[in-house]
Amino acid sequence: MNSTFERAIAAFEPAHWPLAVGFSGGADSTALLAACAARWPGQVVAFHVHHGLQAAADGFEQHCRSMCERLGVPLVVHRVDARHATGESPEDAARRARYAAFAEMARADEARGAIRSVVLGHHADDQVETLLLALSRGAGLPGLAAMPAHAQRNGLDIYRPLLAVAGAEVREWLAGRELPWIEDPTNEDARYTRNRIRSVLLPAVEQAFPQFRSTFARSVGHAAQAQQLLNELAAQDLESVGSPPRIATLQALSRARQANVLRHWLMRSHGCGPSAAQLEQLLDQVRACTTRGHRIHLKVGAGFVERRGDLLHWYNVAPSPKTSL
Ligand SMILES: Nc1ncnc2c1ncn2[C@@H]1O[C@H](COP(=O)(O)OP(=O)(O)OP(=O)(O)O)[C@@H](O)[C@H]1O
Repeated sequence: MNSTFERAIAAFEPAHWPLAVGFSGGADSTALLAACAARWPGQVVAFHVHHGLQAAADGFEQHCRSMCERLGVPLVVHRVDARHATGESPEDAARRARYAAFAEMARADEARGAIRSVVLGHHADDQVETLLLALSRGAGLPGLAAMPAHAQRNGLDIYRPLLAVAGAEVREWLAGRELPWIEDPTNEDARYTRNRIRSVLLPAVEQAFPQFRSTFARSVGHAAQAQQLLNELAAQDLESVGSPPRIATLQALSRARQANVLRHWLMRSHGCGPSAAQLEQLLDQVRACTTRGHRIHLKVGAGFVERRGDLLHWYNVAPSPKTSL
């Protein structure tokens, strides 16, 4: 009988060809690359992002090169430097740089035919770690929705076909094929919360709830569905509130709906994710805005939200203090 891993690969149907596999050289993306290359010979490309973050990065690239030669898969390598990103964790900076690099590689590799689909090796354990990490940070619904199996990002379709497959099953499949992989030493580093979740929490959760992968996945699915409804409501509300938002129209909405539409406006129009505290402050200011003279000038994300007449504006640099009210 086919393993869960094989069934997941068999059920995976990307919308566009050729297909790029995000290939770190780790166990999961090695299995994913080998399985995709076997299922769709000649139609798979490997994308490797050289993070330059650790001394071993050159060795990772070299490993990916020899693995791709062995599998007969073309490899595209892109170097990024995520070290200078400020105000975010090293993992978040590396992830952001990685998605931008995928878009660059897809553009640069047009000779092969436009690449619009990238597939990643995240599996069920990664999903549970993401959910627990979100809970540990007090995340709201967007965080609890964890990673989607399919999403669009930077103009690419991003797929995660292994989200229902346990990490151990991926490694089992790989071990049976004598395909080597690299172990990233930072995966063992207990300074990273995600690694502590993996080594300490997951074994305990498994003991308490043996079915946790599928039950947590159901919760993630409920959160994702509810988040989708909130996004749809926010898009509707933004139509009536306007972009930039009109304060009086905002005030006619409930506080929860104001929060939803403002978060949506800041994210969609400016790529700016407000913290919960910043959003609460902004809502207080919107409520207090009953007179023409009430000034709003708040740090939100990497910029500022400011009142200009009847509207709210967002700037990514400090606006001039001579704002007319
Ligand atoms: N440097 C990279 N270059 C290309 N793709 C990457 C890179 N790092 C991660 N990915 C993609 O993102 C997925 C999840 O990343 P994560 O950091 O959890 O994996 P990893 O432990 O580095 O490697 P793996 O998941 O392959 O064991 C990988 O399976 C892979 O598809």
